Amino acid sequence: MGASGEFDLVVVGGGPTGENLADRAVAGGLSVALVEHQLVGGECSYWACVPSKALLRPPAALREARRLPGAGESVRGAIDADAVLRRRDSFVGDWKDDGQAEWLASVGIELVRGHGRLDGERRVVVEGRDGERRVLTARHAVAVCTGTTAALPPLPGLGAAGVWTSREATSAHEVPGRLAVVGGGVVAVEMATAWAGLGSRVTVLVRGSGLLPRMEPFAGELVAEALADAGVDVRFGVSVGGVERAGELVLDLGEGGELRTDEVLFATGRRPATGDLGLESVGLEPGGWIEVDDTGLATGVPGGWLYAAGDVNHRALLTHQGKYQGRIFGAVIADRAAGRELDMAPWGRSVATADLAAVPQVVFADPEVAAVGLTLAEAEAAGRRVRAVDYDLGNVAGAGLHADGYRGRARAVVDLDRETLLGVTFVGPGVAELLHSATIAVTAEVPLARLWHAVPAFPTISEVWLRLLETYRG
Ligand SMILES: Cc1cc2nc3c(=O)[nH]c(=O)nc-3n(C[C@H](O)[C@H](O)[C@H](O)COP(=O)(O)OP(=O)(O)OC[C@H]3O[C@@H](n4cnc5c(N)ncnc54)[C@H](O)[C@@H]3O)c2cc1C
Ligand SMILES: NC(=O)c1ccc[n+]([C@@H]2O[C@H](COP(=O)([O-])OP(=O)(O)OC[C@H]3O[C@@H](n4cnc5c(N)ncnc54)[C@H](O)[C@@H]3O)[C@@H](O)[C@H]2O)c1
Repeated sequence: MGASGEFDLVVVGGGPTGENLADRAVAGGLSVALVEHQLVGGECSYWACVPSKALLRPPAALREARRLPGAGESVRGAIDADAVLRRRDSFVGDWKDDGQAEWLASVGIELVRGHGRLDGERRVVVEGRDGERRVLTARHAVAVCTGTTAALPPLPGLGAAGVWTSREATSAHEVPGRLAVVGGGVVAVEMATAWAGLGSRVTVLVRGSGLLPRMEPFAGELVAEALADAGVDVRFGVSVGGVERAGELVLDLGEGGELRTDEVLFATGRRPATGDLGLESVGLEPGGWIEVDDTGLATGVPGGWLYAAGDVNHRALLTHQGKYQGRIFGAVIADRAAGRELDMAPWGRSVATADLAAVPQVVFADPEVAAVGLTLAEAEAAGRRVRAVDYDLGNVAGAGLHADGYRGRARAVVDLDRETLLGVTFVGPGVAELLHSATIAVTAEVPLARLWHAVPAFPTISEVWLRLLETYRG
């Protein structure tokens, strides 16, 4: 048994969520140990957000230039995929976390390397790589920030075939000649876009009838059309029944026949990293999501000491929402430890209200999809009296100047009782940076009468705001 230690707070999992939660707790006056068994920075820094966007950006820049007469003529050559992969490698620090570990030390967080497991109330046992065990005791709280891993379907042959998950898809060092992508969610769409842009012949196999099923339907439709225009074979209503590697990979598509490919990515969702976390020692089901209240406290565990933040609590599987929860829950833990009063009213400093009402997300596809808040279907299902206001982005002067043949669409979901916005979706090239305007409008519940005075600059794509308001007013 190695050295043991007592801290005010023990954080298990050093992804973006754990880092932010630990930082806020230290700022609130607590001593904090952070346990990490792989790389500080988590999935996002090394196998998700950062490398995927590094792979997506150069092909996107090339596409943008090619859409502009005068610029397009000078960029007719093939993309330099090796240079793109090298740039990706530099963004992930060659999968080394020295910089992040130094930052932890600089803010006074003690990094404990090893696999953490809960061992009853306020105890975490850490098993180091050398098998050494260290017992950490928390005076006030333990925060589980262990994130997720890829969920693979139980298909015959899958284990032995050497298939890709999001980890291989974001860290591969060669461009496969042929890539099959199973799934129709965000990972499937982004990785199909990235690898097609780098030169792979991509086939997307979607079980359902559309892409991006959790977003406004026109988002998936416009992305599917653009993928097809880029030469990607997108097939709907297809299920993979088995996988076999015989040199190349052979996918059994049932009535859809066989598909031969060099690699296959299963982008079929995520599962919580709680299977080997000692959850049974605190009365929770191993392998499940950890349900929490709006202050981050695990609802299924008595005593008020166990928190869960980020992907693992299943509120919103996005880095920025995990960091937001980390900031709020870290401060809550420090406030509770010091006996300070909490501010629990909706949008108060101690509750993660935005998780429920205003989650922004950008899908870095071609076209980009940027959305915040509720879709029309979600708002209707929640019983709100709403109206969807749609506008064709191609008719906005700034969009036409941005790219020839600009195609895109915007939708605002208006709460008719309050005349505020419940959700906004933009689809089109270059809309990602528009999203925060919508996030502010939804979060601050800005009345449409006041938005009328928020004048977008001419000729920017933001003039879509004016067009949406004009369409609403009639
Ligand atoms: C391909 C891909 C692209 C994505 N792109 C985006 C994007 O562009 N924008 C966005 O907002 N989100 C994106 N996401 C989602 C994003 O990656 C997650 O929401 C985010 O990483 C969650 O952060 P987290 O800190 O909660 O968990 P993680 O990042 O998963 O970190 C958890 C950490 O805990 C550690 N850990 C787990 N169990 C233990 C244990 N028992 N002991 C010690 N350590 C442990 C892990 O090693 C890891 O470092 C993407 C996801 C994927 C798969
Ligand atoms: N840019 C971003 O913000 C970004 C990028 C990537 C991922 N993420 C986040 O990461 C999370 C995970 O993304 P994801 O795309 O892996 O999951 P997802 O849940 O969004 O999509 C999974 C897809 O796989 C399909 N599927 C599930 N099982 C299947 C099976 N057996 N056969 C065929 N299809 C199957 C589902 O129907 C769904 O369409 C998401 O919540 C997403 O928001 C965000």
